[in-house]
Amino acid sequence: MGTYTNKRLLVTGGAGFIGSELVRQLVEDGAHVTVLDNLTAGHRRNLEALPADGYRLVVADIRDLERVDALMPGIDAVFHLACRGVRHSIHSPVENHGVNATGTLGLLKSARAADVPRFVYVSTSEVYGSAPQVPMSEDNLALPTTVYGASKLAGECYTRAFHRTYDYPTVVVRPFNSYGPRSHHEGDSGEVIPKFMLRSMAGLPMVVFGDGSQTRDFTFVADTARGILAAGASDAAVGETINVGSGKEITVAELAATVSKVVGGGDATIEHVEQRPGDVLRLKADVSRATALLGWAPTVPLADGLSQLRDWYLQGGSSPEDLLAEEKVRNWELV
Ligand SMILES: Cc1cn([C@H]2C[C@H](O)[C@@H](COP(=O)(O)OP(=O)(O)O[C@H]3O[C@H](CO)[C@@H](O)[C@H](O)[C@H]3O)O2)c(=O)[nH]c1=O
Repeated sequence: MGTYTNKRLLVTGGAGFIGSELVRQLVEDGAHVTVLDNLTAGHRRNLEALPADGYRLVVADIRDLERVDALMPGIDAVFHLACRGVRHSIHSPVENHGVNATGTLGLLKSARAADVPRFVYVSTSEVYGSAPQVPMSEDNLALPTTVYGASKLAGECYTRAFHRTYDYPTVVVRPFNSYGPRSHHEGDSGEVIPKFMLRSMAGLPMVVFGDGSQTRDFTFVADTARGILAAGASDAAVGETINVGSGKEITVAELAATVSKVVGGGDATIEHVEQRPGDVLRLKADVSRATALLGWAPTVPLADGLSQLRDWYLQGGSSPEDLLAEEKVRNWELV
């Protein structure tokens, strides 16, 4: 018996990149999963390999509270991952807030009304803004520089307020940049690794925004999902805010060199374009709280995770050129 065997879970954004890995691990554990996803950033294909009796996909928006209310009765925990990302926030800030902040508030209200015994809000390291000092602990000030980071922080605040105000058992998890199979190279989720890898596999230069000195803490998606699930299962996590990251930082320029090596392309070829507006300059997680409270630690080193992603692309049947054409990776207007 696993932690989630026979449990009934609601996963919003479960057809997305991190969400589908979470659903995969839950189904493997023998859980019954309802995925709520409007397929804006998620894809049906992310769930297709799973046994059909392990999950059901409800295609609806988290802001549709009638649909949401109907899904809550009998649920043991909500994992809330549905959101719109950085790029969306740049051109549609009000809608970004509507989904990420107001959407979260509606879910909290609905879950509490149905007495769902646990609510896990999957936030983001973007809420910190750029780190004045690293590693970044959960006690660092959250001063987002992106509209996305601001709307996700608002969602966090509602989640913590539900715990304080109503004694409702919530937990906030802050994943750092995740990568791995099923990551999207176009859309809302973290894109630099898929884009670097696909372009490098296609023999095209990798496009670096700014001078490439900005850093990120890249975490393999299976590690991220394990951390989120551990937070949902731990009583010690209730009311807490918990980082999930690798605890290591790498510059975007170094990442380009590493990807090139993994792909077998020798020295990285790089093209520079302008820095993205509001871009976070530095991220590196302090994960000691996750280790202390959840017994969680990252297990997959970057080079291994990148190799797994490369193999996933190679086994996918499409050539990198097809993927590039299909998803218009060459289109850089909308960063
Ligand atoms: C796509 C792309 C990005 N970059 C740069 C921009 C950033 O400085 C850095 C990482 O960019 P992204 O991969 O888009 O990820 P980032 O902005 O950190 O945000 C991601 O990571 C966050 C977690 O910290 C998630 O919450 C967001 O949903 C996700 O989009 O790489 C490049 O230099 N070249 C590129 O082609």
